[in-house]
Amino acid sequence: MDTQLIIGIVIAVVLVLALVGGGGYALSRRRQISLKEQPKSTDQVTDGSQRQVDRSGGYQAGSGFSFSQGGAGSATIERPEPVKKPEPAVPEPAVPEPVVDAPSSEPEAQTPVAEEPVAEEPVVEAPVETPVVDEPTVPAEPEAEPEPEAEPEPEPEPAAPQLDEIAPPEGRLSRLRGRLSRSQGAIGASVLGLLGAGDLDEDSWEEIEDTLVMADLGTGATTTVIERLREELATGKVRTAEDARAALRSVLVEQLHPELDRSVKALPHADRPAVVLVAGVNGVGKTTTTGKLARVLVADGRRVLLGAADTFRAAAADQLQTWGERVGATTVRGKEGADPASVAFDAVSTGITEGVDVVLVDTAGRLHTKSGLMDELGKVKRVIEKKTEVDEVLLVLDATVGQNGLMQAKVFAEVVSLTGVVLTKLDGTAKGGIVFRIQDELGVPVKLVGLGEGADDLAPFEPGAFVDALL
Ligand SMILES: Nc1nc2c(ncn2[C@@H]2O[C@H](COP(=O)(O)OP(=O)(O)OP(=O)(O)O)[C@@H](O)[C@H]2O)c(=O)[nH]1
Repeated sequence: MDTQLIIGIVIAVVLVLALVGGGGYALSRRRQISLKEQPKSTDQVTDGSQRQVDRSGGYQAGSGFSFSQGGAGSATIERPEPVKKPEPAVPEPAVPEPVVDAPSSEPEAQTPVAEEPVAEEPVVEAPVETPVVDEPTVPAEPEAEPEPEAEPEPEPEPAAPQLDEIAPPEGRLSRLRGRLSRSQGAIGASVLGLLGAGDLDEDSWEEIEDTLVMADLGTGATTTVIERLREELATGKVRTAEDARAALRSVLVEQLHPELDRSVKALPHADRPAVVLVAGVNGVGKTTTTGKLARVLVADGRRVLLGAADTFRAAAADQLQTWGERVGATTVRGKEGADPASVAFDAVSTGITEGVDVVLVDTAGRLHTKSGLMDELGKVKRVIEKKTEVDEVLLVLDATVGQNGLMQAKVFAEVVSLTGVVLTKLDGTAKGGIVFRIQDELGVPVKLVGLGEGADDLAPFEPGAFVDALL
């Protein structure tokens, strides 16, 4: 037993430990991918450089959902002049904050608090644990043949629920058109029936007008649609039912401003992630939408971090975290009752440190009529902006509430400048026409629509496909 033999044993031990460590790392990476394994993963690089991990499962969402970079890098098409908004009602300093330990999600009392976020330890909930690999220690003087390292126990399968393979994002709106059938009855059958009948008398025009108003198009859009239809019919080119359909389609699509930039500003900047803030009143589908969006982004190969800034209800953060675990996104959450602005700040800071591509911040549901809660939302945004720019502020609206959704949108737009609207529950309403009104009255494009509770029931809003579904 000489020195050479001892050195040989030591080298063997070091090699075994290194192999075990490498295997554990590879395993932890694999467990982070909850979507279908792809044949060619871009993280399989040998040069040690950090590259984008492609979790797309073999396809890109690009042609289905449109993502872009916020700020200077975004290619935005000129939007119509937004409705003039009054100055924000809340002055910057001394923003009142609701009592955070209120059990209900609609606390009544508001206590003024300082502007700065409370520095709190964020609770970072990663979807999987990365095994800690200890530095191998070389025994000083091995007495005898060292015991070979025990083979590591095979890792148990991750407990996180596995989702089915994600449905391809391309053409989702067209595939989900059946879900809009209630709206379909409202506009399509009735208006087309009248238009197709040939010469229209004033009663018929009035009936068309009523139908459009009933479908929640709003008076502005309805008047324009009627005027444009009259023009089309006056040309004498509309002779058949098919012509009538084509004319109505083109007028409705025109009213939906297909030129608006509907890309979601979720692509990272050179040195920092994109930040998307999700807001809305209670129960409209904010968390579900955040989860569905994370799913599409992960499928597009993006590293996503979720910020659970709904601290009123622990269940809300749990719900978001579950989405995170399902799609392979880390969740940053605070303690129940923590300052939501602080949690949002921590989430964005963690996202920057970890070099993720996008941070999606889910906020608590708040009634637009509660000024304290609206102030709190303003504070969440301002506090994030101390760290980085907020690229996208998505307002989630429940399409089934019709008119009231518009009221909500106007108040939210005053507090946080909205950049896009997500219209959920379009599968459960005959009022699909609300899309026209929201855009007309807010000047903010509807970017996404929710057409069901399923994980893949989120679709990019496409005016042409939407109108086709209505007719
Ligand atoms: N039918 C239908 N249901 C939806 C849609 N989007 C969300 N939901 C359902 O709406 C309910 C509320 O969704 P959440 O995501 O919890 O709503 P939230 O806005 O986060 O709720 P709070 O945090 O309590 O304010 C859930 O049952 C969802 O499954 C949709 O597009 N269609």
